[in-house]
Amino acid sequence: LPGERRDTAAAGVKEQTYDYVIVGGGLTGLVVANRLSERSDRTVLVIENGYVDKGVRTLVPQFANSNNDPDMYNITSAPDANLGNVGYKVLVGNVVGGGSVVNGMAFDRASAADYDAWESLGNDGWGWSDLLPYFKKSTTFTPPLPALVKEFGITYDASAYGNSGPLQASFPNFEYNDTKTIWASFRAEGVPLPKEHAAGKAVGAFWTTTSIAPKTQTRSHAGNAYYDPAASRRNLKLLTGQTVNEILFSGSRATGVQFVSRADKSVTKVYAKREVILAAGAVFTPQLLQLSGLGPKAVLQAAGVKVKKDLPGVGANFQDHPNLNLFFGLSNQSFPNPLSLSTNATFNASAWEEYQTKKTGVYTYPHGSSLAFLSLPQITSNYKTIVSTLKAQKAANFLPSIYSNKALLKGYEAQRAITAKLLSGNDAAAGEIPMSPFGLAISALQRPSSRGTVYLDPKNKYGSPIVNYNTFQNPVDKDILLAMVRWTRAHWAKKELSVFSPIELAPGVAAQSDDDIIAALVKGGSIAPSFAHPSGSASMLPESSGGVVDSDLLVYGVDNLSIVDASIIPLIPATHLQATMYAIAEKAADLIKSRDGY
Ligand SMILES: Cc1cc2nc3c(=O)[nH]c(=O)nc-3n(C[C@H](O)[C@H](O)[C@H](O)COP(=O)(O)OP(=O)(O)OC[C@H]3O[C@@H](n4cnc5c(N)ncnc54)[C@H](O)[C@@H]3O)c2cc1C
Repeated sequence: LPGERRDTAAAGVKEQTYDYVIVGGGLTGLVVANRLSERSDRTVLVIENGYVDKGVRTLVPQFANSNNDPDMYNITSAPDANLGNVGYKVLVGNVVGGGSVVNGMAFDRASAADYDAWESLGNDGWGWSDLLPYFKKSTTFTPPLPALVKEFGITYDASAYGNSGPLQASFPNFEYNDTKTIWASFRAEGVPLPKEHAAGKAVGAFWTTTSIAPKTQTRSHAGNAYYDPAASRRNLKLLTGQTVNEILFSGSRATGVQFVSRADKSVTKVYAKREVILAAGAVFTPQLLQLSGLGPKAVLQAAGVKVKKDLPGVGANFQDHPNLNLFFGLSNQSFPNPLSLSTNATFNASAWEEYQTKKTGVYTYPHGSSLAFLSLPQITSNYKTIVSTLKAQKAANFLPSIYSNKALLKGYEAQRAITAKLLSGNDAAAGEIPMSPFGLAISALQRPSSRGTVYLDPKNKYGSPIVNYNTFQNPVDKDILLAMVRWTRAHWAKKELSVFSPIELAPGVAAQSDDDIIAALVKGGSIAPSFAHPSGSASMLPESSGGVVDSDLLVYGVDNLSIVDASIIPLIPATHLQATMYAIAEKAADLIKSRDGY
């Protein structure tokens, strides 16, 4: 599995015209590139900032347990006022395939209600029943090994998935023995146990797929699933190591882009006959729009960019899943457990040998296939008070200053009404608690009411954008996460887990008040604003609600410019994002093809 890092020269494309120019060869960019180039009379150019990497770090599932820093951007967020006033790592892939190459490989979906929310915010054609065919189109499902099904009671329903899509949705050829005990503890909680979460109700404890190619037990990602099979098409070209820094216009029509080589700083322009398609992700798409004169007037002017269209939604509505870790020291763990690789060199060597020769064992295992996504009533009996607090708030008091804009505030209030409704019932999840087979107990908030921003750095507009997560600007978010801490503590006190004699090490039992818990987590580095799910920063919403693209994914106020990446998500769903991004990109490709008469 040799590593491969290379530049591609831009000279051959200089001043050339393609039918479609796609900015960003990450997850969504490569899906759209594959689908648009299916038509041989359409030319497609993809421009990616990162390089190709087919190295072992990208392929072996076990390595998905730690950050692959060389294939990621090196950006720190603005200091987060409520999280110790320090900056946090902004988690974004910078490689051909983008996040799909560096992510944790969890491959799950949110509940139908999460996607129906998008439709009810004013986006016709974006509800669950519209997206389901695209979830299926993108995947090929392979069930787990029969022996694992039998031993661990893994459940699934293959009919929720596709059987001929490019991306492989499957299971590792391994489970840790202690997973059984963890499952017993969740069963004892009385939470729902859906046979298949991907069928529209992802609430409770359930088994999920992983983006793993079953035969080779290697990562399936947008690069090897969507780009490689299409790479020999003569009408598809991928440039790597090139940073797009401006969308070119003729009047209001997007006509192409300008990009800079990372290797020699040479500047090149290329042109798009039909469409410029942005797929640079939720951190860089808003930056590129702003660099091109599309964004909030004050932000553009501060950075010295001429305003083409004042679009206040660009860089606003930024969302992620803030999260924290409790950690319990355990006794009597089975061998192996997730700590064995790092504590036992002999085991590590034999496990690696087993992976290479048989494609089994711990090296096939990324984060595991058991997830719990709980509704707010399942997390706390206090849910009604939390929801009434949210509804009674004067929204603007808990939002960034840009929300003095009436359209943005209106859009936020529509989102808040949906959030309050979903937090009141059991149709969708409020918090994720991945079921790790050891003492790591994560709580990830799924329905944040705070909103972040992504804006040009006025001192260096071409440098990294300023990412403000604004974690806990709305205190309701903190209340829900604290309720999850208390749920987790009660859970680990259950008799089903007493076999491990758990001792809470983080944040530690001394921390009992809300403030003490948060302070201890911040001090211990056990809380973070991002679960690597940046989204929403160029939302698909009506323009009168602060939107940036319409439900055909076309940017308001200009022509021939569309966005297909995670920035279009209007309200972050309760799930890891990648399966949703494959579905969005498949649907985006169909929308673009249909306006091209296909
Ligand atoms: C560390 C990590 C862990 C994750 N874990 C999971 C998980 O376990 N399960 C899950 O479902 N999801 C996970 N995700 C999230 C998922 O991978 C992302 O939601 C998804 O990749 C977003 O797709 P995208 O196309 O919007 O952006 P990306 O995949 O990020 O693609 C954007 C691409 O654009 C390129 N680019 C940016 N700016 C420019 C520019 N100016 N010029 C040229 N190219 C540019 C970038 O290099 C990148 O390749 C994780 C993500 C990360 C980073």
